[in-house]
Amino acid sequence: MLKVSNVSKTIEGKIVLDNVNLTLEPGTIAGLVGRNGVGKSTLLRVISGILDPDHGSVTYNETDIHHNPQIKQRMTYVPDSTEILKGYSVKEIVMLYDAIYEHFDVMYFYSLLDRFKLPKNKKLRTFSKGMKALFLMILSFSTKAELIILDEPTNGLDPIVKRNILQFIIEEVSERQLCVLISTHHLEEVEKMADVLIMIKEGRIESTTSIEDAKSSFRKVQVVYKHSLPEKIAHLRNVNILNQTGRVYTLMIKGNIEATLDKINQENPLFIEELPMTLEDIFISSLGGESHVS
Ligand SMILES: Nc1ncnc2c1ncn2[C@@H]1O[C@H](COP(=O)(O)OP(=O)(O)OP(=O)(O)O)[C@@H](O)[C@H]1O
Repeated sequence: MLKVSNVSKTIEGKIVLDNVNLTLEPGTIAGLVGRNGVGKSTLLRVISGILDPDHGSVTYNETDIHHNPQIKQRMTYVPDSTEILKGYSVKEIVMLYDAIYEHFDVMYFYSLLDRFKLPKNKKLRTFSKGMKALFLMILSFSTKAELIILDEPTNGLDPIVKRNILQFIIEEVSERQLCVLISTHHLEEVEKMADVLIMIKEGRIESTTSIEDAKSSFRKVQVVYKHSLPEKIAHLRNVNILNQTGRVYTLMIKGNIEATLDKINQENPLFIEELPMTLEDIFISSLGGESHVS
């Protein structure tokens, strides 16, 4: 189990992580989402031991990863860039990983290269962006680590490569009790594959919930009143306006759903309809800032 306890980190005078707490069980795929610059990559770097926290701790199976580097054998971090490896050939990178990771499975690695039709004798700089992303994924899962940390693994990839990567991650997790933490801006991917949604806002964890719970704690409705949205509704703290076109309002209700629907109905709407909801709606409603009216 991964446990992040009270982690804070200040970089160049800016508080980037502010008392972050997080627990992830084995067999879980967790999606870490948040707006640009809120600290996702920094959190992943702290969890993977690249950065030390100023306060707090990160433990894996109750071993502090910053004070026991040996535990890093059981975890692997895939950054959002392959810059550092681009001068090396596939063979050199495999030798490096094999030397670092006790359980690195060379046979498995080459079988995956075959499966995904990646070349075995080239330098990484000759790979396309999609090939590099797949390569890194294969490399990290071949370490046989139990905790896999992926920073934006599908950024800029075409839909087929993306699907291959996601399918591969799901397969690996279903075969072993892995714990996968993925930072991404692709909410539809989180919706498809993750069990847990972690929302981060300005260096703080806004919420950690199962995808199901996240969805059941919100309701999206479209509503039309004779005039504008009644003040009584607009002022409700658990109601966000996702969109407004003329007198048609799309509202997100967070918590206290039935009682809030009653209040909306008591104001005699001309029309009210529940709409299907995506994680993107939850993201905008929870992390979108002060005004959500487009
Ligand atoms: N090495 C660094 N030097 C200076 N500032 C940094 C450094 N690393 C991160 N920061 C700052 O910390 C904040 C969080 O950055 P981080 O990369 O963790 O955000 P992020 O949520 O991953 O963003 P994005 O979604 O855009 O990738 C930003 O304001 C960033 O400028």
